[in-house]
Amino acid sequence: MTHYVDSEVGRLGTVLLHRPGPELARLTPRNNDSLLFDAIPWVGRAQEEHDAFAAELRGRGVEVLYLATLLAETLAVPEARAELTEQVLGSPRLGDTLRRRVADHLAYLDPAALADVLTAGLAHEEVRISAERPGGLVWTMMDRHEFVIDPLPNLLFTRDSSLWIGDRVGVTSLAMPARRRETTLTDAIYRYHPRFVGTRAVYHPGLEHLEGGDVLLLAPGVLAVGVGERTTPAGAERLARQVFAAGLAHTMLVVPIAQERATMHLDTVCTMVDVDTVLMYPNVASTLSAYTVIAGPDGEPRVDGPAPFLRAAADAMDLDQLRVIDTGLDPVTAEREQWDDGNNTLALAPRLCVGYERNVETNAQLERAGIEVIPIAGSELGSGRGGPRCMSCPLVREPLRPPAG
Ligand SMILES: NC(=[NH2+])NCCC[C@H](N)C(=O)O
Repeated sequence: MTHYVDSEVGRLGTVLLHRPGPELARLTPRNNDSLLFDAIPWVGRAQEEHDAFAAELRGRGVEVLYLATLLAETLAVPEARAELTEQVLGSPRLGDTLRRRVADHLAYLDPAALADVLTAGLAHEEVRISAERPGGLVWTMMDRHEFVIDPLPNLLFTRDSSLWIGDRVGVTSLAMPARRRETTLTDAIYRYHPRFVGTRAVYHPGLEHLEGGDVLLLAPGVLAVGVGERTTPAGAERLARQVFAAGLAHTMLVVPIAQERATMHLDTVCTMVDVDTVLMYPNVASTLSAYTVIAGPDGEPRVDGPAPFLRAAADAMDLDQLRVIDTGLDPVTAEREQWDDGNNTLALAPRLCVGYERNVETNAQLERAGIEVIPIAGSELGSGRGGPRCMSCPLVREPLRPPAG
């Protein structure tokens, strides 16, 4: 099985999604902020919206992989099961008595049920405690709303916890505490699932912070990496070293973005819809800048700039000019539609993308520019602040440049 991605727009062959499940039902008005959701989604409707998204992809010949299925299959491998179980049991919050109770609880679960607990977490009242099997001090003193194992509602945004560059997978290093455990799951899937035997890695979670939503494959050999609330300058530098050493890229544009929720990743303000065309939030299009990083002769990354992003990108991509489509027409519409992930399109092929239907102006702008938009509903999915690009991790795209060898 060859997984290979060298652009944002080559015809999409295989994608990793996560159908939202019981982990969304853990969200309450008390915990939604720390779990990075802006509202409490209606779980059943979110699932319907997600199923419709997956159906649009399948209808266009895309192979859809589900994270929960891959995880359950991975957990059938004894080493993977042991590793993932030890990871949650290793939490210093548990203490020895509660750790034993949780270990017993997990030991009886079949792979699918264990996958559920690893994604949806374990609530205080779900641990079997009795006179013969006491919870000990930690369980007794715990607030009943606390989780023994935290849920992972942001698993839905598969874009962030892993990414593919060429034939290599990068398991990222997530910045927010609410998301860190996600990469223990993606890491185990790529290391133990039979489908990924022999896959080489280009990044791992022990490295500096880097999230997939910040990484754009502008063209074969050219990456753009947003640095802001999530990815750090050190994360961008590390990725540059890794991709240069592996021969996966020759140029990386490092793009500072505002450190705020509305622009938590580069893909919230800019996505690609054609080989030479980006969809961009007009309120930043003219101000975005970039440092150009290339591999120096000694292997040390060499830094140039900053220069205007659009200029630097066109130069790196060997284009006269990068074509820009604005999201929204007036600044208020643009701001509303940016917030609702209007910029966050997923390209299925050059000039064909998926976008949330609610971003009426943005989608009309795209259509006027000759880009076909497949509209999907996202009223519930969007409450986690992520659109079609955030909710997808491409594993196979038709190469814009055929793989060497
Ligand atoms: N690639 C993206 N823009 N992902 C959006 C992630 C949203 C998620 N609630 C978070 O805050 O992390």
